[in-house]
Parts: sequence; C-alpha cells; structure tokens
Amino acid sequence: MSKPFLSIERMTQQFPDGQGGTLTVFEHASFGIEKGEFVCILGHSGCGKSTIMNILAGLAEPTSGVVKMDGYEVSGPSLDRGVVFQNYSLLPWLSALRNVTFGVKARYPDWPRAKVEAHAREYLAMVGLEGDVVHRKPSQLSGGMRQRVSIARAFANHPKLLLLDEPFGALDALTRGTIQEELLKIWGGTEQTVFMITHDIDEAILLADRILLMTNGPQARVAESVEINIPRPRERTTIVEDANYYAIRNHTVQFLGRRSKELAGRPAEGLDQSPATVRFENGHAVAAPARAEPESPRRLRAVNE
Ligand SMILES: Nc1ncnc2c1ncn2[C@@H]1O[C@H](COP(=O)(O)OP(=O)(O)OP(=O)(O)O)[C@@H](O)[C@H]1O
Repeated sequence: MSKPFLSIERMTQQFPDGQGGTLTVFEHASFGIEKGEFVCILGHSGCGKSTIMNILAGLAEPTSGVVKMDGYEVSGPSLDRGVVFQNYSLLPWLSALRNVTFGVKARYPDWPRAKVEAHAREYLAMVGLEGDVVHRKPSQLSGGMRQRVSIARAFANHPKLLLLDEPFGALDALTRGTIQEELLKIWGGTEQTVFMITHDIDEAILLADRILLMTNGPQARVAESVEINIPRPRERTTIVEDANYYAIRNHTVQFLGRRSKELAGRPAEGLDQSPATVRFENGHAVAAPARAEPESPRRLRAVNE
C-alpha cells in the first residue's frame, strides 16, 4: 500500500506536568492523510488537538516520532504549510490587502507587483471582500471579515497543506455558515489538503471527507476515522436527507459523549495505534477496508453500533 501524502508515524508528545512529573498527551499516534483530502479532528478540550496541529505546522517538535509530507520529514515552518488560527493572527499595521500580498510576495518573489496584487485581490474576492474594504486595517474590520482575510491569505499562498485551528470558533452562526461555504468553494477548486480542528460536529460533517475522533487526555489517541461519504457539493439544508447523515452524526455524538471517556488512557491492542476506519452505507455501519496508514498492516474491522 502506498504511503499517504501526510503521514504521522508513531508520534508521542510529553510535557512536564508542573509537579516534577511527565504528562503524556498522546503516545505512538499514527495516521495518514491523502492528497486533496479534507480532514477534521474532534476531541474534548485538552486531548492534544492543538499540539498535533503545532507539530504538523512545524511550530513544535514531538517528543518522538516523525511527520512526513510528500515523503519529506516536517521540521520547522514552511510556506508549503499554511495555518489559520482562531484569533486571525493578521498583521495589525497592514491593510487587508497588504496582509495577503505580504505572504504572496514571499511565496512568489519573482512575480511583478501588479501580479501579486491581482492575485491577492482575487482571493479576497473569493471570500467576499472587494472594493474599498480591502484597504482597511484589521482593527477596522469585523471579526468575520478578519477571519475571511486570514483564509484568503492562507489559500493565496497555495500551501500544499492548510491547517485550520478552529477557524470559525469566534464567529456568529450566520457568518460562520457563509464562510464555511466560501471555504468549501475555494477548496473544491484546488488540490489542497486541509486538516482542521473543530468542536462542531455539524461543521465537520458538512466540510470533511473524514473525521478523526480522539479519546480524552492524558494519553489520548486518535481512535477512529469516520468516513463522510456524503456526495459533494453539500449544502446545510439538504445534507440531512442523505441516508448516512444521522448515522454518522449519532456515531460521533456517542463517541464524544461516552466512548471518548471509556477509551481514555487505554492504548489500542498491540503497538498499532492507528485509527479504526468507520464507514456507513445506507445508514448502517459496514466493515471498512484498510487505509494506507503509515506502518500499519490493517485488518478488516466491523463497527458495532
Ligand atoms: N507547552 C506546554 N507545556 C505543558 N503542557 C502543555 C503544553 N502545551 C499543551 N500542554 C498540555 O497538553 C495537553 C493538550 O493540550 P492541547 O492544547 O493540545 O489540547 P486541545 O485538544 O487543543 O484543547 P482545546 O480543545 O481546549 O484547545 C493539555 O493537558 C495541555 O495542558
């Protein structure tokens, strides 16, 4: 089986627990993400989602294990990996437009100024920011507009991997819905691979190809990989009519409500810590074939609901 585009191999993260001991956030976590996939990760507060994101971004190093993208080990930040955080992280002294051109110039140093600006404006327009508003500084924009700029900035750089850490967490429901749709539109037109943290199950089902479910920390693990085989394009209003929608939703709610606690601190059998694939067909769980997880000859596994 070929290796996935992004492979997380036996990754362990420990921190000092502040009392002279060691906190093991997760141990030997292994999972893979295919090129162009949109993957959401869900888990309770403190299970280690942001820690995983920081490692994938190259902003932190795991205690042990490796992350490989396109066959190369991830070490340090790179323009190949774009990050959008909940708190926007825009440069406050630059206009929306300049926040975007800043990254584009770094990514494409040979491009003439006019091309850089046209490119930045194109991506701002994709998230609904056009006209005079692009000349405003972040403090003169609403929260939703700032988040749009962050998303435009990340996509405009054409990163191979886009890392989104609860990018819509601070937005009202209406704005959130609009930006989710814009995100799907941009992603649909690219080859980009997306890894996103969210606490919102409906958001994950709307956006993702797969949801990774984490058990509670400490010693958390990515226990399941739930396939969202609902056809695209998806819309909030019609997605509920899909035969698998409620099965996927109920499974995820059950996992987060009950099994994430029951499985907490319990390693998987053997050394294979890669997630079990969960698939639904016609509203019922079915045996799912192995995925190309790193270093893991997986067996078939049925899921009991
Ligand atoms: N630099 C650090 N030093 C010590 N402990 C840390 C450090 N960073 C994270 N932790 C601990 O690691 C665990 C996982 O934290 P992390 O922020 O990754 O969780 P999370 O799943 O993203 O949570 P949330 O959903 O609340 O954002 C927590 O117990 C946290 O206290």
